[in-house]
Amino acid sequence: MRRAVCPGSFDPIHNGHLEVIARAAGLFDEVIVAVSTNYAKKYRFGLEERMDMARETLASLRGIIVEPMGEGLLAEYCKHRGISAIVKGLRSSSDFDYELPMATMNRQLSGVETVFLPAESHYLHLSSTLIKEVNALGGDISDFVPKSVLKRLLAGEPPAEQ
Ligand SMILES: O=C(O)c1ccc2[nH]nc(Br)c2c1
Repeated sequence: MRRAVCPGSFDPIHNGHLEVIARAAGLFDEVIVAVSTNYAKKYRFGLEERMDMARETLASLRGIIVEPMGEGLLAEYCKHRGISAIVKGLRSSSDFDYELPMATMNRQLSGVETVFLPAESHYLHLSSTLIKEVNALGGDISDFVPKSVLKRLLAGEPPAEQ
């Protein structure tokens, strides 16, 4: 059984994430979408809601598990969950520059490999942060998130408590 992890805060999950996760699901028997929480960060959506959005939008794919990653090291999480590969989307060379040292560290810490997937060309500009900013200023983000995520963003709930 080849198990991979797609880690992220997914605050919220968007079409760029979904495209990378779908491709990872085609490469591995099981893909864990590990939703992270950093208690020093403020999130638009709480952990449960971020996991709900991931489950809803990935429901049509086989072999996907959505779960919390917790606060520890990703390398430790991978060891504990029997994960052999971390899958990351890359949007730019700066993504690569940021991810490369962590990929090397994770391999040295626990032997887990990192697989980089170039993001789909029409999603190279997407980030959860930019989507939230555009939405907050009244911009149309319907091309960048699934309908269920759009509904939650438009509902305008207050920022999640930590
Ligand atoms: O939404 C983000 O913050 C984010 C970060 C890093 C990313 N790599 N590939 C993709 Br798609 C992607 C999205």
